[in-house]
Amino acid sequence: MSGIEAVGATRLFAGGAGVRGVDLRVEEGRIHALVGLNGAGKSTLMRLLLGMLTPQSGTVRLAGLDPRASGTALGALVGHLVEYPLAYGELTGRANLELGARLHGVAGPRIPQTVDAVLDELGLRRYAEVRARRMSLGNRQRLGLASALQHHPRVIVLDEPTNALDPSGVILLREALLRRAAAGAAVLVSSHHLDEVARIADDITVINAGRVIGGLTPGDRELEHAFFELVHADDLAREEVPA
Ligand SMILES: Nc1ncnc2c1ncn2[C@@H]1O[C@H](COP(=O)(O)OP(=O)(O)OP(=O)(O)O)[C@@H](O)[C@H]1O
Repeated sequence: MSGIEAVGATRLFAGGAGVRGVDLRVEEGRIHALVGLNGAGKSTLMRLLLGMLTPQSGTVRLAGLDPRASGTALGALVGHLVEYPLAYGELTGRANLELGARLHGVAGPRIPQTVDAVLDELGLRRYAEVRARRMSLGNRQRLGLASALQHHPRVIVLDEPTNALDPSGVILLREALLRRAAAGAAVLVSSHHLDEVARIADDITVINAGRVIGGLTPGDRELEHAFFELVHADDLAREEVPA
């Protein structure tokens, strides 16, 4: 399996929250959306997939590799933005991207063209020479996304990537992800915006109380209704049979 895979992935925090027994597959060339209410476990699952957390049981694979055991090999293969966009405040947008490109294994002579291309792709050209700490929240988010996408990774994991983006940022991101998927990347995104998810996703997985409870059809005109039906049915079932 060369995309993204979790099999029985479990990580529970003290108090019982977390994710349990999650099976998830994102094939190459597909955009897969993870949707769920606040606290459902989306970020925890992404952190497990990226090797930022260790599963207590089950396995995760990115591009066929165990993210906890692959060291720097994954840098070139994976792009991610989970939690806050990581940028050095004192460095300009361009310098941050140059550093990111190096960390993601882009060869030195190719770095300038790689950075220029992503500055244009995410509408950041005007901010290339602005220090990150002077950027607006939305432009810092664009910078974090640019850093995650610029090396054209085979695997992309983005936690609520449209956070703080204006409508033009949302469109630029959508186009960038569609291009990456068309070129064969496996893309996993979490989102609260079902209408945005419907525009971009090939597959939608619903997570609730730390478990995968089903999928939605992106073309469904009643997506919101279908989402709440799944969640309410799961909540009711769990009230009857506590975990
Ligand atoms: N380090 C931690 N220690 C204890 N509990 C945690 C920790 N990290 C997350 N949790 C809990 O695990 C559950 C899942 O959190 P997670 O952040 O994965 O949800 P989410 O679906 O991403 O939510 P949101 O949509 O609000 O971002 C929550 O109940 C959260 O409080």
